[in-house]
Amino acid sequence: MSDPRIWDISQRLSSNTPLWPGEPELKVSRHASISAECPVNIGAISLPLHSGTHADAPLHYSSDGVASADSPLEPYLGRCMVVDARASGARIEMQDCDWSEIEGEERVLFRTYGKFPHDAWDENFTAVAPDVIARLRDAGALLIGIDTPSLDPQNSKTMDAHHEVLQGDMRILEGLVLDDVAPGAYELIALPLAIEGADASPVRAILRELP
Ligand SMILES: Nc1ccccc1C(=O)C[C@H](N)C(=O)O
Ligand SMILES: [Zn+2]
Ligand SMILES: [Zn+2]
Repeated sequence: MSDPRIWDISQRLSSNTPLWPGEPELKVSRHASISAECPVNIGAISLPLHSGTHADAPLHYSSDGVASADSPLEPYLGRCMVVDARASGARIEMQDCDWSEIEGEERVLFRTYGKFPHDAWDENFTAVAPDVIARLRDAGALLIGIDTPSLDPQNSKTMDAHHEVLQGDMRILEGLVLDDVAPGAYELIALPLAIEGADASPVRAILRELP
């Protein structure tokens, strides 16, 4: 029997990765290089915690929330439903969703891009209406994921969608790359790093074919 197929749904991280406006630079550097005196190459990274494909920790939108290192991992691992939301406008609204498909799913990933913008920041990315989050939460969702940089619009001061997530103690993945993924059910694996005090963490997110 062949191994189940996997899809890498993560952005690549480099100095070219588009970042939220005002965030500090993402740098990958070489600290030491192989030479007569040094037997190895050693690198270092400096990156905003919301770079690329990442998991928000509750600490991001609540001062009482847990940091990445202290979050349970169950939400980030298990069956998920990938949804085609490319027809949505500025926000994914209640009527954009096929509720028979997603209600009761523990993890829901929304695709909004036809082609993910790897080369430029998109300030008009699609957000998610708070009542959509609330309905998924009330039906038992553990995690909401999206291929845009945030569940709330870039100019939001109130972070309403994030606060609906907080009310259900759900978790969030942002910046997913779903270009090559057909809608349907998969296994999600996207674990945040155990960074103490961190309000988010980059993840290597993958989907795996269900048995
Ligand atoms: N830098 C900001 C400034 C103001 C409001 C939001 C942000 C965010 O970074 C949002 C974030 N990336 C998110 O997890 O939705
Ligand atoms: Zn974020
Ligand atoms: Zn967020």
